[in-house]
Amino acid sequence: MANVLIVDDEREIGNFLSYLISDKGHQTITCTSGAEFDLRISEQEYQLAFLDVRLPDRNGLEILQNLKKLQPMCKAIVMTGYANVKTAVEAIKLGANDFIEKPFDDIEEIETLVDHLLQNNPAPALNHARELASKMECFIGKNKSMNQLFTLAYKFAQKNINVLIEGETGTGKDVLANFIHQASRRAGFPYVAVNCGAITESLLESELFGHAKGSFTGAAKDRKGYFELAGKGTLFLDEIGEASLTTQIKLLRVLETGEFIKVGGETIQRSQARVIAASHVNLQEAVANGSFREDLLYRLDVVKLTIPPLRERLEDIPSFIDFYLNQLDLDVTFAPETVKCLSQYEWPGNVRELVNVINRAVALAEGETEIITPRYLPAKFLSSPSFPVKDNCLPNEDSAADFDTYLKNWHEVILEMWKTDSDVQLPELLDKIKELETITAQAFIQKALVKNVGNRKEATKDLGISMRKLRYYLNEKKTSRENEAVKKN
Ligand SMILES: Nc1ncnc2c1ncn2[C@@H]1O[C@H](COP(=O)(O)OP(=O)(O)OP(=O)(O)O)[C@@H](O)[C@H]1O
Repeated sequence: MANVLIVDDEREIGNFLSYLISDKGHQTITCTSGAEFDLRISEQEYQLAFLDVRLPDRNGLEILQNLKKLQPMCKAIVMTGYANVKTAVEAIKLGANDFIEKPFDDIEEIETLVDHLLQNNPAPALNHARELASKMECFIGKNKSMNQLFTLAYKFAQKNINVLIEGETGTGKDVLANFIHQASRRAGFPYVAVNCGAITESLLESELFGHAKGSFTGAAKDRKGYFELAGKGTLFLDEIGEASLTTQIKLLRVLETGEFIKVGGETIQRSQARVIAASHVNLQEAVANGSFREDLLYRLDVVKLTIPPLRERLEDIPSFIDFYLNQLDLDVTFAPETVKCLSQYEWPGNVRELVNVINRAVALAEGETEIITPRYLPAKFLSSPSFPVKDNCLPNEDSAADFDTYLKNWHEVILEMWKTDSDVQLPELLDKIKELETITAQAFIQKALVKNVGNRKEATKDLGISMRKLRYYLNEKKTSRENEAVKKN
């Protein structure tokens, strides 16, 4: 049996939820104001709280923050009205597990939500989002912000509202827009994506709304625009900030009235498409500098989803690599050192850049090795502070686990070669042995450096090697002649 707190100034809502939840065998306490919440929260521990976002004496988000401070383990569901759906985004960011809209139209949904949360499961929306994402080959990962983002995206997908996606270039705005489309009731209709920045200003209008025959030189026949092609589906307007002010006025009209006219046309057409817009520039700032219409932003930004840059979710890089290699269906592994290098980079080009680096490494290693070491990465990684190991970048406790995984993978690859009935290329095998030598040496050097707090001289003494050899293994020697000299040393 759980203790459930219900905070809502509408008594009927409190009574209804109380009835629904008591029926499941839980104990409920209802209160109708912020002051009453203060009293009740100090009386006992709660496992779940329903919070209205609008109370006469206090903002529900303030209550949520207080709840999370006083009883961090307590799950929270916020209740919003259609008009304040934006607050739901805020609430999730502040730690609410989910939100439900009033008036309640799906009681079963509330019951499932309560059961899930009280069993300490993630909100069902996240589970559903994960299922859909895996079908679509879309990666969510473990990062908390990404999980919240996809939970929200999944929930808002079901509603008929416009969504604005912000995020740096290559963060996956198109991927997210497509996910929202697939999660919506419009999934059976077209998903049309248009990059407003890639089309010249004069063409954009006719691309969006279509044109009538003879409306301009070259318009030999009537042509449908993207709004018409999207039909009852989704129109994704990428880089909306690039649309000219004239096009913005026309977009505003469609969003306000659902109506548009083809370039050079006479009849008014109706759009039934849902619009998802995206921008890599901050549109609020664009409004401030006069390049974007405030009224259009207001229409688009019913719900804003911001995708965090990849540098803020580096912990997901190892699983993204696995996810992506799995998609490519190739029998290659990224060595732990390589994954480490990739996990310590800033990624200005975000996921797109990561995908390019993986593709490049896989292409370069093809026919040479199945274990991709850092030497298959672009030069910028080799000179990054993470590789080779520098005194100021001492290995962390993951190193032992990384080395362990590498050894296991290596062992598996060699055994595979041994067991196969087909011919094995000895040079390839010897290359793998050389690679093992280097990586093992690096691992022991790293360990010695940790022990000696980065003092290389002491590390070489412990390992019984010369400084030149240490630098050789850390790839700090540049010419092959120097390398040869070190090998002999
Ligand atoms: N969540 C994800 N799952 C799988 N692949 C992803 C994900 N996010 C991004 N990618 C990959 O990264 C690349 C860039 O994604 P996308 O085109 O959606 O980014 P974008 O933010 O729309 O970029 P731009 O700002 O340049 O339009 C694509 O190859 C895409 O497949």
